[in-house]
Amino acid sequence: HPLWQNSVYDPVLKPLKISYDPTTCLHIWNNGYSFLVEFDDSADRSIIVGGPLENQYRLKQFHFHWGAINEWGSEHTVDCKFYPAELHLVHWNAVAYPTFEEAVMEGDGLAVIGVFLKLGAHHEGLQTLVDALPAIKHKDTVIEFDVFDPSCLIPQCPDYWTYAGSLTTPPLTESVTWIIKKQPIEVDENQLEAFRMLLFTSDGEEEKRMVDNFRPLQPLMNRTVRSSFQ
Ligand SMILES: NCCOCCOCCNC(=O)c1ccc(S(N)(=O)=O)cc1
Ligand SMILES: [Zn+2]
Repeated sequence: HPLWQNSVYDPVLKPLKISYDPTTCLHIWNNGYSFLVEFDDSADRSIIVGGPLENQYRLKQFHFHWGAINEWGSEHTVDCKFYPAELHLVHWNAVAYPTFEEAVMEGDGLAVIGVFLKLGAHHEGLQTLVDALPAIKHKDTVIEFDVFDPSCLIPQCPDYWTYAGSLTTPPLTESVTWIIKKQPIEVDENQLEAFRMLLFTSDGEEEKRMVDNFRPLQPLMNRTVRSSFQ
C-alpha cells in the first residue's frame, strides 16, 4: 500500500498506547504462510488503545512477511520503496465483539500495527524469535514460547500512518484499521536469512522455501491515508 505521497496530516490523531504483558505469550508456529507468535487473548492483558482507535484492542498474534531477497518483502511501501520485511501485530476489538472470528468480519473489528524491517544492525529482541525458527521449519510445527514482550519490536518514534484497509490474506475482509509505524527497526542479514530458511511445506513433502509471502501492492483508489506527524 503506497504510503506517504497520498497522506494527510491529521492533528486530531492521538499517540498510540501499547501495554503488553509478556506472560500472555503462548507459542510460536509455522502455519504454512508465515510464522506466528500467538497470545492468550482471553482477557484484556495485552492491549493497545488511542491512536486512531475508538476502543481498546487485544493482541492475538504477530507474524511477518518477507522477500526472497532484500529488495522487496513488505506489504506497504514508503515513497515507492519496499522494505525487506514487515511485522504485523494483530489486535481485535473485544469490547464490541465476543470472538476474534466475529471481529474479522466487522469494519472496526481489527487493528494491525505494521512495522518495517530494514537491513542494518543485529536486533537482540528478534534473535529470541530467530533462535526458535529451526524448531518450526515445517508447516504445522509449533513450539511453546513462554515469555516474550513484542514491544521490543516496536520503534520508539511515535509517528505512524493510518488508513482503513483489509486483511492481506484470505478472507481479505475490510476489517482492519492499519497503523503503520514510520520508523523501521533494524535487523541483520543473518536474521533475515533465518526467515528464508522456513518452509511452506510439511515434513516429508518436497521442500519449498518460505519466501515472498507478501500480497502485491493494491491500488490506493480513493482511500485517504492519515499521518500522525507533519
Ligand atoms: N478459518 C475459518 C474461519 O476464519 C475466520 C477468519 O480467520 C481469519 C484468519 N486470518 C487472520 O487471522 C489474518 C490476520 C492478519 C492478517 S494481516 N496480514 O492482514 O495482518 C491476515 C489474516
Ligand atoms: Zn500480515
